[in-house]
Amino acid sequence: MASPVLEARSLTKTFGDFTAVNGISFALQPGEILGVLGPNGAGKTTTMHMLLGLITPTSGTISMFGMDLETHREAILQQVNFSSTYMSMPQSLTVEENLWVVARLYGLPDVQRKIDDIVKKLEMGEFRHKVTRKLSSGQMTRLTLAKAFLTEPKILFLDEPTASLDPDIAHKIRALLKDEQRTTGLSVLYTSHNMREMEEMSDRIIFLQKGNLVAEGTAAQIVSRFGQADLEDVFLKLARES
Ligand SMILES: Nc1ncnc2c1ncn2[C@@H]1O[C@H](COP(=O)(O)OP(=O)(O)OP(=O)(O)O)[C@@H](O)[C@H]1O
Repeated sequence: MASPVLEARSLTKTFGDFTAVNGISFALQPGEILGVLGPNGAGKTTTMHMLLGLITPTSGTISMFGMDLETHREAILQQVNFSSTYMSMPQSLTVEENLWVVARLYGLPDVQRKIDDIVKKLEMGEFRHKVTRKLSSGQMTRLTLAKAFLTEPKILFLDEPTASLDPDIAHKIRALLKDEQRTTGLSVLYTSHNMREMEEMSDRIIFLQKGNLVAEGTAAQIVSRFGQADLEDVFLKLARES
């Protein structure tokens, strides 16, 4: 098997005497979509923020592309990107201006073609000249996804990428992710509370509960291991134990 593009080893994050993430280890393989599942407060976002270098782990190590995040931060972060509903972008710029800012920050070549391409893929034509402040939440989600795709990352981190999208657009985003995975070998780590989406999208799933990694495998393996009918029932069982 090829080397993983990302490896987290014994990752722990404490806030004061509260342990949000408790010694979890996992790997992301090249071209893999890895779903991170868990009830509210399980430690998903904290984990993602450590992987993005936004917060420092209390202990444990993170490596990507064979490099340690602590010592090769810039080289790694150039090759990854993320999208989250909670991220903010300059509000007074238009959608297209915001994408230009990102392109310039990353020093991308051939910017207008790349922007036109992503605007088309994410069906953003109708609001590409709209001021960001005036976007609906679904439009904002698409802008943050466009920002993430624009830099052509090797790893994409997505925190609830389809949460505020209508079913039609959510379906198209899922298709786009699968397409990018197939054609470019993109690796994706993402969180979602939509169990059907998790089952459909993820090659593998890791399940967090109270900061611990309690299950890992394909959706079918996890369902079978917990003796439940589907992933939703596994989720309910573990969430109610929390
Ligand atoms: N800066 C912080 N200071 C103190 N506690 C924090 C901080 N950030 C997160 N936590 C706590 O860590 C735990 C894990 O939070 P986290 O946001 O990672 O959960 P999550 O799995 O992403 O949940 P959700 O599904 O609600 O987004 C929660 O109990 C949260 O209150």
